[in-house]
Amino acid sequence: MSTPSPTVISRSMVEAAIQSYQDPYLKQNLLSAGCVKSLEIDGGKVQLSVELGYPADGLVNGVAELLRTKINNVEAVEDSSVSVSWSVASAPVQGELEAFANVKNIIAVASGKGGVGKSTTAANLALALAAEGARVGILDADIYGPSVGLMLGIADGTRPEVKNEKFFMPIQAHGIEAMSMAFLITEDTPVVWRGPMVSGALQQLLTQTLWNNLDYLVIDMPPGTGDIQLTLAQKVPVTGSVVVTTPQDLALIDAKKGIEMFNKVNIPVLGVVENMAVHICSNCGHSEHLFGEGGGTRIAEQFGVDLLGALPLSMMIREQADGGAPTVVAEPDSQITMIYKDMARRLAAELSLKNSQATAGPTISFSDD
Ligand SMILES: Nc1ncnc2c1ncn2[C@@H]1O[C@H](COP(=O)(O)OP(=O)(O)OP(=O)(O)O)[C@@H](O)[C@H]1O
Repeated sequence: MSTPSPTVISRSMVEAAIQSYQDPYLKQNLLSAGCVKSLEIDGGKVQLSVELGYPADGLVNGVAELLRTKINNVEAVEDSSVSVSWSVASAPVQGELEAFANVKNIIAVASGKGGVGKSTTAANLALALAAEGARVGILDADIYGPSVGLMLGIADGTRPEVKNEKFFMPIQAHGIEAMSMAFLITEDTPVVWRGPMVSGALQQLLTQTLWNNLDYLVIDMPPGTGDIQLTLAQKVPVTGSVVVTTPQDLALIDAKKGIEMFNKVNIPVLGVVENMAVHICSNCGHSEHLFGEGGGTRIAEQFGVDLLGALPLSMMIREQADGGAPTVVAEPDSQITMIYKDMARRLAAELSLKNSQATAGPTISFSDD
């Protein structure tokens, strides 16, 4: 009677198990996305180390558990250990511009027209990135209606500390760093902004702020797609942009102009956010598409960009943002916070793919015994 030969773990079966998990944000498996740092097989044991390119504090444990279960189901595997971490790299910037040393990625949040909820979205996205563990700053470039200070609960009249008579220290709020022209202007010294002054002043504000090694700096752009926005888009080393729109026809036409503007200056549009997409009645829970349905999806399809997400028209979003603690910090476990976090991971994952396309993939160390 012959004894059965000892079963050995097949590497390709382990790889197939890893590949059977599609990362929802990278939209591919972790091997093809270059996220597998090492895969070691030792007797009946498998050790896998994964590094995601986007902040994912809220995900890593779940992903590790899922991969472990998949690997443990492979024939001959007795045990496995899986570690999942994340780190943010710098994505390339447009044209000849040089990236900042102390900011890895600059994300411009823009809208074709005013009042669509651009600042609310920018603030919540910045806080959502921070909630996933990233180091985040926000620059209020909305010179005509600066609202970031108010939305982050920064008291009126707060002034940034000046260092070495040259640099501003950003103001800390809800765990992120903030800077706004509104922190420098007093009611006694109003400024009449003309185009060239605005972009000059904003660039100065951007470069003279001592940002503390940020993974992401979110810029709340002035609304519209005029000269100011174009100059900013040309002169600031932006790694990606987000266009906020409401489903109204007019806002959508303007959003298209926003996408075209970024295309013109070679700034990748990471996606479109559809704000105030649906109204949910606070009495009966009935949902109504007040401004029409699916506009964000159509525009995203037409321009080949992602729809990052759709936010409802919600009293909670308005009251919390206008009250100084946006929903992501005021109601961290709410459905709406989940939408913002999902959008934040989507855009960060998109940026990480741009980064990995620009550089050689990470080295994967494979050892069999
Ligand atoms: N999804 C939403 N539901 C309800 N209210 C919202 C929503 N998004 C934004 N708002 C509210 O709409 C108003 C305008 O929002 P916000 O200031 O973010 O717009 P904006 O596009 O940045 O405007 P602008 O740049 O023209 O000043 C604010 O009072 C804000 O709280």
